Amino acid sequence: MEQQTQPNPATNINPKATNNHNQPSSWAKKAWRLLSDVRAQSPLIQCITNFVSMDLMANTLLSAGASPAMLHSLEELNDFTPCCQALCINVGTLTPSWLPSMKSAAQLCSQLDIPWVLDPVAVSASGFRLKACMELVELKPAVIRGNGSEIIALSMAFTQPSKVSIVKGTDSIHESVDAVEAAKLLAKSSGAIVAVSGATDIVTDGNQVVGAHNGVPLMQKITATGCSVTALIAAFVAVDKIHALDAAVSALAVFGVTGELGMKNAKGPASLRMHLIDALHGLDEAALESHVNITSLS
Ligand SMILES: Nc1ncnc2c1ncn2[C@@H]1O[C@H](COP(=O)(O)OP(=O)(O)O)[C@@H](O)[C@H]1O
Ligand SMILES: Cc1ncsc1CCOP(=O)(O)O
Ligand SMILES: [Mg+2]
Repeated sequence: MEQQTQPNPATNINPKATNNHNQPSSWAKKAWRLLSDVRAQSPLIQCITNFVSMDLMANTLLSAGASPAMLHSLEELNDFTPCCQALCINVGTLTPSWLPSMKSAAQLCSQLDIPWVLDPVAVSASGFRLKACMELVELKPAVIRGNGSEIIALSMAFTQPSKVSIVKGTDSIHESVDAVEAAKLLAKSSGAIVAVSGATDIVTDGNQVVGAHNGVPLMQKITATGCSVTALIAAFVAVDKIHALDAAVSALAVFGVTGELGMKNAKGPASLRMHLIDALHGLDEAALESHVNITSLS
């Protein structure tokens, strides 16, 4: 891929519009405004996602106030995709028969200026998956969200392809903070906002780096929490596509806060899954404001 690409209109950040967000209270207000906009507008989010995540992802979107639709048939895209406010593509259970749908939907969105978000699950598990993700990145996602290992591998695939290490599985073997430089490189080369989830969620446009420090470690023990927060990012970008970095940071912080609130009533991963959804549904401004922990890392 070329190293210098045209700016992606969905991620063209106006620094003046984001500088004041270095104030923690300002970030909390931004996150609350975006969540309120999702609740008010109920954006239609098309999800072409893996079988494991479909349930939790749809319930996450619903409890945030968005409207999920798990449609992936190639035959339906021309009719359906243009009606969506955002698209989420997740390669978790990728097969050759699904890839044309993913590419066509991404292409449609890019042509119609509908923001779309990529989750490169287990990107380096196979050559097929890595090539597919690289081709999807060329179709201009507004945001790419992965765990540390996924972002390091995908970034490396464009910069030092011979050094892409194979990580077998969907869980990260890296800390998110170890992926900051890889995320910046990927953001610069792709034009996308890049988000790395983990103990600290990191979001960058290639220059500015923001950290969201919410969440609880037990969220890693619920399958598809990563997939679901990527879909939540899509919902937040749907209501503010001009500020995709702010939308991604806010969605990650909101999801992390719901993990913290849910943990108060949880006995383990299964009950956390339930309480997290309840907390997202019931989240109010005061709880969000008192829990949000976002800092500038640049
Ligand atoms: N150690 C941790 N502490 C707090 N939150 C975490 C931690 N690890 C992951 N999370 C949260 O769990 C969610 C899923 O992230 P992650 O497990 O990195 O994704 P994936 O499932 O794609 O590997 C994110 O919201 C992230 O912030
Ligand atoms: C276990 C599994 N296998 C293929 S996709 C998938 C779900 C991965 O979800 P997440 O990346 O959110 O943990
Ligand atoms: Mg994942």
